[in-house]
Amino acid sequence: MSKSATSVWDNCLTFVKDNISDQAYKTWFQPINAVKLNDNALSIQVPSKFFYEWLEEHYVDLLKVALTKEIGKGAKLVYVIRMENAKGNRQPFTEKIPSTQRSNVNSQSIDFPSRQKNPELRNPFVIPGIRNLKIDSQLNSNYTFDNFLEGTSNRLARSASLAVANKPGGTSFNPLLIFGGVGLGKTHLAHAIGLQVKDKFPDKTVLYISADKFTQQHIDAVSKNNRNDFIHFYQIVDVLIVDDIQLISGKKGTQDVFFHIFNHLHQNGKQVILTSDKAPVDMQDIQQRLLSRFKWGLSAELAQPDFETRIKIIKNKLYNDGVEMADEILDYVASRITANIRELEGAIISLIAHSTFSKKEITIDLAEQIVKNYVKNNKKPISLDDIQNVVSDYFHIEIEELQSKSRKRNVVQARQIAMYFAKEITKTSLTSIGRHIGQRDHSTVLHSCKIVSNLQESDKQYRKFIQDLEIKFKQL
Ligand SMILES: Nc1ncnc2c1ncn2[C@@H]1O[C@H](COP(=O)(O)OP(=O)(O)OP(=O)(O)O)[C@@H](O)[C@H]1O
Repeated sequence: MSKSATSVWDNCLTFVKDNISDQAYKTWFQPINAVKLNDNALSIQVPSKFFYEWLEEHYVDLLKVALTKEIGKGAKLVYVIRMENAKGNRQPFTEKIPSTQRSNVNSQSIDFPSRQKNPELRNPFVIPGIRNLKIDSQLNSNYTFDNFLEGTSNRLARSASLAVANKPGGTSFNPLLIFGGVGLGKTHLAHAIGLQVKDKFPDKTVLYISADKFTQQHIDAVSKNNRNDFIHFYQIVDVLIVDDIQLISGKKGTQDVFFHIFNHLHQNGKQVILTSDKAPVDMQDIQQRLLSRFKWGLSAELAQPDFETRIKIIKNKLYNDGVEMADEILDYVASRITANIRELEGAIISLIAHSTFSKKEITIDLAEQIVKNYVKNNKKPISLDDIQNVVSDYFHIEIEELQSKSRKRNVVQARQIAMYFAKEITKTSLTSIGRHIGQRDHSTVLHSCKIVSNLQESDKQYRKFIQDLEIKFKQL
């Protein structure tokens, strides 16, 4: 039976509702109506352009997950905005805008199971009495959702994790595989799911284990001739979290046993959560049958956090430790340590320790010394001011004009190029870029970036501008 726009949207709303506060849901989702479903494009009507911008800024990832779940890969969202006609009595008119579905944020792959799970299957392996075993979940109570700060780099993974925690085994995200570079919060998020499941469903058995420990336990079990007990033990868990699953690469025995356990849990509607430092497609020396199971649910990436998220994380850490630090120092540390949140936290802890032990104030000099231990390339990053200076200098216009509301062709061109480089080089959010370069909103910045990208392709002279400027930025 073909789906209607309303039924698809209703299902999306149920998913969205589970993942945001009631207030946010009432404000931003209740006023929306589904209008049309064409192939894989759902059109929704929103009350204003501001509404559309807000949804794109704050909820695009969540909407994408919800829509992909309903329509499948390649799902598209089109906003229909109802504008009141200023000239009075004629009909309101509408404007259609496609969702940006920013790919840098959404670099996840989604494969859904082709068959239904049957949570009612009985476990034929249960050893009498084993259900009375008390299993320590091995969860770290510090790693909660509350202190896992949200940003564009982790919004999808965080939302999917919340969905899983609220309905373990009951979403399409089974297994949920969280992947990303070192120190980006995979373990934290995995524990947060486990803790929330324990809070909401105290009767469910949750078990966190690192793949390393799992391997070691398996080797011990084989040497003591109780491999079956080992398997049975894992099969009675309701939510199994295996951290750093890539560590079972090349270990055939461990992969075989994990394959059995995984199948059993999955077939019985139990939740499996995996973390890995790479996406399944990049994993090596892991059997195909396992890899295809890893891709079965949702693979969600934790990317490097942007500047604003790094600041949020540091501020939260300082708040929890009851320490205050000047904004200038926070900005300094957050702009230099970009690739690893553990290192970011480490630098802050070192700063606090140094100043406490030496009874000295925390200064930029001290921050510089400490940051040097964390990052090799200590070159000052290019700021929004640097970009505006270089661009206005290149086009021979005053920086004030660049930031003005002027619609002169050469000024508009320079402003758009400055916005483009700001996005490419600084990774600052579109909203901040817009605020700094002429008090524009984020959609203007996005529009400028698209124009610059298009013109580069089609206009030789324009491409030369961009190349010249790229060289200038490299020389800074
Ligand atoms: N979004 C976030 N908000 C707050 N703290 C975070 C966030 N992401 C990561 N952290 C913190 O960063 C530190 C490193 O995180 P974690 O150990 O989960 O990383 P990981 O990805 O599992 O690293 P590894 O690859 O080394 O196993 C932890 O102290 C964690 O609390």
